[in-house]
Amino acid sequence: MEAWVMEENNEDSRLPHYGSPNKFVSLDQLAELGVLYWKLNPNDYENDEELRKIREERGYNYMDLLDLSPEKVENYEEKLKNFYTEHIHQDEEIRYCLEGSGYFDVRDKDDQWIRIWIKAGDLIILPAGIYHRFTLDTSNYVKLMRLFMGEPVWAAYNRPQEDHPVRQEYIKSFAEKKGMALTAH
Ligand SMILES: CSCCC(=O)C(=O)O
Ligand SMILES: [Fe+2]
Repeated sequence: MEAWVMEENNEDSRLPHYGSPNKFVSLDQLAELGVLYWKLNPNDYENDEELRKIREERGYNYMDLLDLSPEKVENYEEKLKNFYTEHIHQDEEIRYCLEGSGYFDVRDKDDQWIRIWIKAGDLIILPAGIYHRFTLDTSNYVKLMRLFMGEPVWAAYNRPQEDHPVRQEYIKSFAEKKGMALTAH
């Protein structure tokens, strides 16, 4: 996994959009946005003890696999277009890359896009209420595991969603963190 501040220009979304100089983003910086990350072994995911523990601790009883290729997905182009439309969800978005690669873009506190490049073995959790989107990279293929707590809800709410309670909760979580940092000093 690698993450950086995305350079916004008119180039193909499947290109990396590195800055010049490129500004990499650390796991700590991602954690400040509520984005969590694990590196796992994707080869034997059905028997992976580490994955089992994460699922158990976080209550992810639902699981399915999404093979993003034109042959395996109905309305492939339309789905990709929707994935790349900036949106939020009322729940966390949990994705585990088993094969291939792709870019999750998330908005940081200054509303800049942070591009997160996930490859086989990368599991990421985007918090409820974070603006995000997804695109394939130039390899044009990804196989993802989707996890969820309870019955899955995939509904996406496209930006703007400033009045959505989940968005407001997410924004509030920063204010709280900041307050904690201030009292710690
Ligand atoms: C291809 S999974 C990532 C796309 C997304 O943001 C979503 O499914 O809501
Ligand atoms: Fe999403």
